Amino acid sequence: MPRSSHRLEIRDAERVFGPDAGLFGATLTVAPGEVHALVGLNGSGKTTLMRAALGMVDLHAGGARIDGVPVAGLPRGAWSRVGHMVEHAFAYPDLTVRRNIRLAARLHGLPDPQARRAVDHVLAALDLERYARVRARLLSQGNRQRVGLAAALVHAPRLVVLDEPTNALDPRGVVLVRELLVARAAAGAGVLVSSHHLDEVARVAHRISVLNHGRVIGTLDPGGADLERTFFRVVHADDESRAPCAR
Ligand SMILES: Nc1ncnc2c1ncn2[C@@H]1O[C@H](COP(=O)(O)OP(=O)(O)OP(=O)(O)O)[C@@H](O)[C@H]1O
Repeated sequence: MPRSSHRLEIRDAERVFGPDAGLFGATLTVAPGEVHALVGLNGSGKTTLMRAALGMVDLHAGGARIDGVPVAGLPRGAWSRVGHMVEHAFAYPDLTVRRNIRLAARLHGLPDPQARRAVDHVLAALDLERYARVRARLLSQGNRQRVGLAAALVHAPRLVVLDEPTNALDPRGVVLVRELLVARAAAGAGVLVSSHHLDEVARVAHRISVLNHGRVIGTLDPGGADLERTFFRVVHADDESRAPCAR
């Protein structure tokens, strides 16, 4: 199987849901080996941008490409090297945790012996072993999220897209996810991850982009001091620049 880099490029993505809702020319790239975090206020367009990256939104203009290929025309083999969890954690409620993750591995093209090993590995990495035989519908919200993450990561994808992957997790889960994302990037994968927790993304991200009103308006330095203050300054400056008459 050829090893592609799975570089993600989203250019001038536009999807208008309402006067101030949607994407209004968002541009972003995720390079191989990079953890790129996306931060922004509620409704700023993070989920929509991630859905656009995965070809799950019909854009009115602009587009997403993986290794230069528009996502709408990306061949199945290339999709099998993408892992994502956007909005909903993948899990069939009546299947056990192990069967759910194994199914995800098979759907991503892993042959059976390799899939078994990969499932064992990701169950351990997300501290899910004790739930392996439990049906997904009986899990707590945080453990369901872990299953969704396991399904997104089991096949060691070259491109990872995760929308708020830690919002339901306990502190131990947050650390485990951080370790997994750092390891994926160290193995050469590109990682796009959204979060509302600036301190948390600063620990893993090589780049942090700020989305506001459907546009990427700037970046934050992950090593910078007082990220929260800088975030609000960048957002406020953008808000001010769009409403000069309102002042
Ligand atoms: N299918 C849709 N139809 C109509 N409006 C939509 C649709 N999807 C998203 N929107 C609107 O687009 C805007 C951006 O939504 P999106 O979910 O991308 O934001 P977000 O940054 O992920 O928010 P949050 O931090 O709250 O998860 C919101 O105003 C939302 O209501």
